Amino acid sequence: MSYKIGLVGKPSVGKSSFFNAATMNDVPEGAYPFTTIDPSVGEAYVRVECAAPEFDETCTPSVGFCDDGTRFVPVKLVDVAGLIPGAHEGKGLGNQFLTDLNEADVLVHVVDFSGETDLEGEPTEDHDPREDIDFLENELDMWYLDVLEKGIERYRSGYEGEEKKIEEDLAEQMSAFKTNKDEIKQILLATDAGLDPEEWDEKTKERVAREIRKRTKPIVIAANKMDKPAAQEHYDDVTADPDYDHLTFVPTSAHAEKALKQADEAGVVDYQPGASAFEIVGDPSDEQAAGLERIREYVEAFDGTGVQAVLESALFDVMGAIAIFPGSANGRSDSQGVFRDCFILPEESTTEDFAYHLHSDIGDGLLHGIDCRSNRQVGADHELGHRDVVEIVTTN
Ligand SMILES: Nc1nc2c(ncn2[C@@H]2O[C@H](COP(=O)(O)OP(=O)(O)OP(=O)(O)O)[C@@H](O)[C@H]2O)c(=O)[nH]1
Repeated sequence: MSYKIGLVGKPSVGKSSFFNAATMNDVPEGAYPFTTIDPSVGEAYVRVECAAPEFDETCTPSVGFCDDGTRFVPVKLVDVAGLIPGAHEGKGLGNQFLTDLNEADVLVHVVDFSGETDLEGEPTEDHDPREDIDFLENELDMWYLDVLEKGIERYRSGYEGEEKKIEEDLAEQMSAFKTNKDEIKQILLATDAGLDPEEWDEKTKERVAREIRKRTKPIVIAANKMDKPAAQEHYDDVTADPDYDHLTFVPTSAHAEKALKQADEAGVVDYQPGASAFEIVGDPSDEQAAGLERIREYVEAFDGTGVQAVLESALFDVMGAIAIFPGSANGRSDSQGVFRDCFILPEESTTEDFAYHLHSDIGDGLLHGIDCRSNRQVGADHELGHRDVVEIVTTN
């Protein structure tokens, strides 16, 4: 499987700038609401420290690239359009919006922390970013509630006399959310809802829907436009508010990331995406030089523009995903190259999961794995760690 990160946000918060900066694709953008019409899928990258140098090798990546020991591993970034009030009821761009959302493993919610865009994406002053965060969460929760109600209907329409289990009907109804009956049962018990939906009142249903949504559609907030003076105060307020403890916040300046990538492409600076420093190598105009100076101050203060950091936070911190390098215990090269691959696997993946990820035949024929750093054998159910280098030994 390949991970999909969904990018959401109301108009004019900098979603197109973020998408472009992260993918360098050409998506229309502008300071006008609703210039983003179609959902787009682009290739973004997450950084992983390359394992090759530890083995005195130089890697030859089959996908993505490696820059000075930092591997850039591709992930899909889906620009989800149509975040408008009432989206869950299928208004406007709503249905496509929900379909795109369904496919996203994790969401990056781009929020304008400068407070200069209102809920509709129009210019304003001192808008509280919490309104945007609440709006998206409520929108998602209402959608989950609709699906929950359908699951309850399914439970009710089961045959008389047949043993009914609400967690099974809900899991069936919610299969698109990548959940299962065990997880649902756990949530029903943890939220004190119990296992009899006939006893659930509206509040209970809302609580259950919200909890399932939180577990299956985690959100990371890209606190964007942090380069603007008013943003820091909003950031401090929101991150200190205990009502938002369940969310992860990463300060970003999509604007700065895009400017640096463009300057890099034009040969004016040498910039590695995500880095907290860059070097001026070309001959910028006075205006460009002043702009780059402001960006330098920003990236030094915030340890980078945050665009790479928020994608990596979504995948590695929030999803708990791990990067695995397929290795070979007696030399890391094969006929096609050295350390060609770096796979992103779900949290708690085992040697066996990795073998099946490579190919079903490899999974079927798995004997054991070898941890290439220690040269030790690891069993099929051994849990792998981030940046492990693993050889799979099979019967064939
Ligand atoms: N200062 C600052 N401005 C930004 C940043 N990101 C985007 N902007 C500006 O905000 C405005 C809106 O940015 P877009 O990327 O077009 O916003 P969008 O959310 O995609 O909006 P739509 O295309 O209308 O959906 C543009 O003028 C950008 O230059 C940022 O990090 N800092």
